[in-house]
Amino acid sequence: MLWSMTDDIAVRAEDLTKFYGSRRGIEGLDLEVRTGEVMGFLGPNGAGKTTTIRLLLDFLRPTRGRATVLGMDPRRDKAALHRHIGYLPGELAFPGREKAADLLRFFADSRGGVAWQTVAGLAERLELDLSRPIHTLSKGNKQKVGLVQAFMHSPALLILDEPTSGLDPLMQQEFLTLVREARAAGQTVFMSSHVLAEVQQTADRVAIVRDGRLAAVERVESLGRRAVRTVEIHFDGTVDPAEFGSLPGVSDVSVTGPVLRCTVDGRLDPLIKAAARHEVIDLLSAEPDLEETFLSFYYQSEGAADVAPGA
Ligand SMILES: Nc1ncnc2c1ncn2[C@@H]1O[C@H](COP(=O)(O)OP(=O)(O)OP(=O)(O)O)[C@@H](O)[C@H]1O
Repeated sequence: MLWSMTDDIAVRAEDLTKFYGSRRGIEGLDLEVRTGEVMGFLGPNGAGKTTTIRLLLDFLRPTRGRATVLGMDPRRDKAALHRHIGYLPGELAFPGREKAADLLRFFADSRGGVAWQTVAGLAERLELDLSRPIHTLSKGNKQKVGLVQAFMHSPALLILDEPTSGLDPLMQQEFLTLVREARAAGQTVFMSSHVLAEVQQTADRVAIVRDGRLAAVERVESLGRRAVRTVEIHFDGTVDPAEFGSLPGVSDVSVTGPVLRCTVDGRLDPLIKAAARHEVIDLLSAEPDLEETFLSFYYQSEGAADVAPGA
């Protein structure tokens, strides 16, 4: 094998580009996923995440540029490469009426004989009933079948497209534990998501794409520090927006009757202290909004030649 787990880079994209006719899927992607790291691949719907993943696996051919995955050319070494990858597609289409156990046994055999104990153990952790025919399973349970087949052979590289979609919160946590365990075992994980929170819990770094272009590559810690929230404060009377507009981190202040709405980038403290000069009835703070986080990255990286790929 060309690649070993001691090699530094598990995935390298260079000017990776795919156009569907004149429509941009992804353009000019330069990205490195380091061996042993968990990289989140974040972006809103249509940003180019699935296109990128399909290019890495040679399910699509690039219009321009190239990818190297586990030291291999996905096009030339497709079969060898796929043996070392655990892949969860974004859209799962399982054929036939067979039971989950039968399908997973097929996958286990085709991967050189994965011990059934391993498969059963994963299914149990994800609370997947293996005796059910696949076509009777809910979306979330089908997703679990997809996860079991991706993880079962402890692949060097896991490429997961929207892995938590359809999973309930408890199972999302179990999935995140599986990712942490994979990382601890030295496996590399590249997972797409449009949910910032789940990526924040597990990833070392995130790559953010929007409109088919890489907007930023950041360590997760710095992403959290820049989290943007929308805050709504209900007072017992009207307040003057001018009191709030120049506070550090506070922007987009609007006042409608007794309700003040604004956006806060970073700590809430200055806003809370200013609000406390009045009678506060209620305060609502919305979860950091991914789109707003994107926008803050977007504006920060605008004008810069591109984003620091080694962030
Ligand atoms: N087969 C296709 N034919 C034409 N356009 C496509 C095709 N697949 C994707 N696109 C377009 O390419 C762009 C990127 O799509 P892609 O599916 O890669 O985004 P995504 O980030 O994975 O989004 P989602 O989270 O919705 O899956 C979108 O504008 C999409 O409409």
